[in-house]
Amino acid sequence: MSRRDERRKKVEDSFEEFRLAVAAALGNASREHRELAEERARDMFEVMVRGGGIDRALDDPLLKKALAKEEFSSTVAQAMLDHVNAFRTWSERGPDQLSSLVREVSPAAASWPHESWLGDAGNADGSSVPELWRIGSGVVRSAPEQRPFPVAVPLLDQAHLHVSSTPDSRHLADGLVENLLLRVLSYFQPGLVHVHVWDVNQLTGSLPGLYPLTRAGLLTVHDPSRLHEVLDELSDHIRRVHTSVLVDGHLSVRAVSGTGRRTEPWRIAVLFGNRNALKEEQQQQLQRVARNGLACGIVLVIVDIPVTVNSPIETVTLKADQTATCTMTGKHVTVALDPPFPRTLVPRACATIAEKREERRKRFGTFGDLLPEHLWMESSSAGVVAPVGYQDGEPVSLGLGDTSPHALIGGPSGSGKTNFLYAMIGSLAARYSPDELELYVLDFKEGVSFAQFAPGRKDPSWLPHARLVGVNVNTDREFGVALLKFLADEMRRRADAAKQHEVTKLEQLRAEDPHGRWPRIVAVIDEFQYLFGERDQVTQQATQLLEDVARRGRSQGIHLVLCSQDVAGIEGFWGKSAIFEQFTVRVALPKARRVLAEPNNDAAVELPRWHAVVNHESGVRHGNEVARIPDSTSKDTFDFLQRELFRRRRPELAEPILFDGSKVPALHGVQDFRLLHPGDVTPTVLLGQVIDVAGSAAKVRLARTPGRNVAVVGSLVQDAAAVLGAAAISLGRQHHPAEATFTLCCLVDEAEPAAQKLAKQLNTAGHTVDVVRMDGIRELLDRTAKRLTETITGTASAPPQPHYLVLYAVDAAHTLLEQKDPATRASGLDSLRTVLKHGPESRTHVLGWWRGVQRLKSSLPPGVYDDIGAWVAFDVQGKELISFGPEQVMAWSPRPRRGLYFDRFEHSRPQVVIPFDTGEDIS
Ligand SMILES: Nc1ncnc2c1ncn2[C@@H]1O[C@H](COP(=O)(O)OP(=O)(O)OP(=O)(O)O)[C@@H](O)[C@H]1O
Repeated sequence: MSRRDERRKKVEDSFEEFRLAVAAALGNASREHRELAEERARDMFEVMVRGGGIDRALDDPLLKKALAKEEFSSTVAQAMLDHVNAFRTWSERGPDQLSSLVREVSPAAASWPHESWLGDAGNADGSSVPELWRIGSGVVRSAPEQRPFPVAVPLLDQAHLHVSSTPDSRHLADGLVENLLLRVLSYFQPGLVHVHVWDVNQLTGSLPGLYPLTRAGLLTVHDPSRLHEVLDELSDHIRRVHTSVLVDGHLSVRAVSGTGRRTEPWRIAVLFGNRNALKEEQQQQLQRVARNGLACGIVLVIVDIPVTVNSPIETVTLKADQTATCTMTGKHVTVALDPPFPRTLVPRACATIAEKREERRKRFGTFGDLLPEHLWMESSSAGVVAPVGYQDGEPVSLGLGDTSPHALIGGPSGSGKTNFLYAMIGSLAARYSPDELELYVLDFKEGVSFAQFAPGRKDPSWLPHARLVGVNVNTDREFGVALLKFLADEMRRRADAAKQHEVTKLEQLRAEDPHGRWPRIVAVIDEFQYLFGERDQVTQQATQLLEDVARRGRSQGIHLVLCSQDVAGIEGFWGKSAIFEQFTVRVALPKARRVLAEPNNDAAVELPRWHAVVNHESGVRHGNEVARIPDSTSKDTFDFLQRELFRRRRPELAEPILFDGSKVPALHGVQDFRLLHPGDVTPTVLLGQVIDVAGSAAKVRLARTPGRNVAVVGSLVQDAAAVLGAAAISLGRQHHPAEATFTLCCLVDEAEPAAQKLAKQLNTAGHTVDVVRMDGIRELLDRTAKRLTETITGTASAPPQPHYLVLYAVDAAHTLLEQKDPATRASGLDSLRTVLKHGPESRTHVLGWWRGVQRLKSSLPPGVYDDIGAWVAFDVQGKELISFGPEQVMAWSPRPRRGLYFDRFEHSRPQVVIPFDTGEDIS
């Protein structure tokens, strides 16, 4: 081979080598490319399959071919495996768990098949409420195994329901609503659930199976053109619940009822629309009802009305393919709604519910039914509320709190006011312990209406909440003023305490001072028009105090309940709008006038016997609730409860103060008397009982200063003897035997028995008593005057000892005392004046009775009356007393067994006193 050929071959070989190398490289690249493309296709397939879900991919016709390919088989297998694994926990446990959950929270009609309950009326009293209500069954479509589970939605107190459907699935919506309503209606006692239906399209026709409920008032079908009326009614209801049921600070009816019987029925309002939006105004009103309704027991079921509401709401969306989804289970669960309950059974079931409801309605709600299962469990922190009667078998409550502070009750005589008060007081007293609620009750009319609350001879029990019981107050209008004054003082005390804790209301004060005792106070004044009976100072004072307490009592937990046969004529009351505006709670008994907002609200006119209109909206018509009031005054009603409450009271609780205007108070029963004991330097005389809340005595301190004598002025021996007797006996109690001298001067025969009795009583207590009559008076006064003169001139041999001259009818001796001693030219009158003038400094005090003002004046130096520092006047006109007291005495008009009392040293204004019964002895 030539060299040339050799070179050529080399070149060719090299090319061949190169070609082979390129070919190999290209072959490799192409294989890799293919492999990559395949891998990528598998990845994309996997993404597609997993992204949409293997379950869907298997059903997807577009993917059918790809799924069959050999190269994707492992991807499909893996995805299926992963799918099964991902759902393993759910598949194994999910449906069962949900089934048992629904079984647990949705008992009986709330979820069970209709065969077990439809046709029976429920007996649940609302103390516990199913949390969920069954609507159908659901499956998780994407799960490898489609095991159905029950689907249930929250409803009462928890959420509204919004259902939207298509024209093809609307019938399902109707069925859903009907089933749901039947479940709820059949679960509870008939009457606890009321249904309102409004359908934009039809006057009648929606939910026809439920129509038998109408006759029992459980179903109201509203006019299609009057949605606003339905919404108004629901809004009114919300308002009423807020003012009458949620008064004690609870946020919802459910919270008020606690674990007890539901006091307020649920109202389910079903609104059927046509997928068009509501008018703006109605939309807003609906939103308001939705927002505030749940707390007040209102549930909205809104079908095919586009709404947005700012409150819990469940949504069920029905599709044209007859399946549904709901917010409770989310979009991945397909819900198959339960089929409608059998057509024939539904009306029958509703008829049974209606019948039972009628039975309940006619049931006689007794006083016992007003009482809670457990006594004294409620807190009055934000108010008090208690049922007082029944409307259609359901309780009607009365509440007093910050929003409804005071109540005005009216009804003519015999209409049942007293009975109503007993129902109210009993119902309250059973719920709130005496630490939560105190009662002050006052009855102006004659009779024993409130005497039951205080210990009596026949029934020694008393109502532990009662702190003050005033009966037969009658003409002692001052007692009404005293009560109002006490309340005003207590109000200020509470306001001061609140201020110290930097709060303003009782509720806050109780939170800040949890160990303090701050009960709510309810003060009941029956026949309160007596307070305003005359145009005088008492009326003026009563008006002022009432205005003060009415306006400011609410925040300090002080509530007034004023009752009257006829409030219409009480000028002093109605003339002051600031007062009566505060009386937002009105109770009108049959034929009551003016209690409700007339002329538009005449509900009381037609009211049957033993019924009352209870209104928490200042008497305007929409606040009316008509209640039948149970008999609460017969034997074994209130008295029975009181004995039970009495048994439960704390042993140290004091019994209520009883003021009985028809009774003479016993000196020995008065706390002020019991507290007297020997040893006080300045003795105190008790003259009678003043008209105050504490039942205090009228006291005069016999200090050793001028003027410390007591005069009783009046013509009747009985009144005078009672005052002088009480004064002397109370003095006797403050001296050891023989320490003081009592000289009784009986100057008229008619006083003899009283003087004898007093002498005996003082003797029994170990005191020295001299009894002097007309023949000894001159000598007594001369002798006493002489001793006193010696004492003040310093010539007396012994220090002055207490000496009390009790003079009956001093003026009878006037002529005798006027006579002058022929030797000294001094008269007995001079001696009397010396005793009055200088006695007190030397522990000699006169307790004297004069039978008239003029006669008293005659015993004193002309125009100088200072030596009588304290007096009690009986049948004497006020204007006669002006020389002895302040201007206010002018207003005094005498009345039987009542005196006007004034102590120049202690008082700025006179007080009314009731003379004591001094009893037979003082031991
Ligand atoms: N709800 C009731 N059920 C049965 N009896 C009642 C009822 N309410 C009142 N009574 C009876 O009617 C009578 C009069 O009632 P009550 O004393 O309460 O009326 P009142 O309006 O207070 O009358 P007055 O002002 O004359 O005292 C009483 O005998 C009472 O027992």
